[in-house]
Amino acid sequence: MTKNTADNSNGNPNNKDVARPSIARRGLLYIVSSPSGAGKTTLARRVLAADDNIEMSVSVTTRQPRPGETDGVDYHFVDHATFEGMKERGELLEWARVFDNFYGTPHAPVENAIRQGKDVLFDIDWQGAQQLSGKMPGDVVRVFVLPPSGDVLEGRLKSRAQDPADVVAKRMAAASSEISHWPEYDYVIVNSEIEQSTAAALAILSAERLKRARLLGLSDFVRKLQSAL
Ligand SMILES: Nc1ncnc2c1ncn2[C@@H]1O[C@H](COP(=O)(O)OP(=O)(O)OP(=O)(O)O)[C@@H](O)[C@H]1O
Ligand SMILES: Nc1nc2c(ncn2[C@@H]2O[C@H](COP(=O)(O)O)[C@@H](O)[C@H]2O)c(=O)[nH]1
Repeated sequence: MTKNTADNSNGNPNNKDVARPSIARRGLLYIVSSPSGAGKTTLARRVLAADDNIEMSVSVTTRQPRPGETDGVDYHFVDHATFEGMKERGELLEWARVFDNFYGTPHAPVENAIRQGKDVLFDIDWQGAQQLSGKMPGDVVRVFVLPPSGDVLEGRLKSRAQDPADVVAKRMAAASSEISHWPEYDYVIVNSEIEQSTAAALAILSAERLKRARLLGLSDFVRKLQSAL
């Protein structure tokens, strides 16, 4: 996986950025999952708005667009035959059937983003998280979002007012089974106040970017540092 590089010092020892040299690092795959309605899309949007070095993976789906959803922005809305074709040609990094529809992550945009040194944010379910974890175990950061209570979850699904009652009922019925996957994640955020949840999601991102294993340029940096001592 490619790396992020930026020399903050401009070779000038008086530049205060010298105190925080940028070290080449591996891009990361930031996965957010939750039972439907817990708030992961809301959270993902806020992370994207707050941080320029992470971009969204736009999934393909056979689901019908909701009011206000835009093709190519929220999802690539495709028919079943198109989805099957993408699967067969190996164009999907992962895919799953969720609530009677198919969803998948196009491979190419993820590769392009990573090549440009960007991190990638995924709003995908536990099946997708398992597949990405199997393929790129060192690169994934997995966050599971929980609602503060079942009543709040139902209230959020209803107040979103974008799904018919039978769809809301189906999603509520699946919530417990989806929540059972929480131990497969690195972090859990209980999404009560969105401001606090956003701060937690951004803190996780900052800390994960600093992980020693992701800092490809660290050995070189330390060698140079030592030789200058
Ligand atoms: N912390 C919060 N407090 C109050 N309302 C919230 C909070 N987080 C999200 N919501 C609201 O709850 C509803 C569901 O949120 P969202 O669509 O982000 O859920 P989701 O987990 O992405 O659901 P899905 O899996 O179905 O796409 C939205 O109307 C959103 O504005
Ligand atoms: N495994 C994948 N799951 C995905 C993908 N894109 C979305 N999802 C998950 O589907 C459900 C339902 O989403 P909705 O937009 O219809 O409410 C939700 O849990 C998403 O996280 C994907 O590419 N792969």
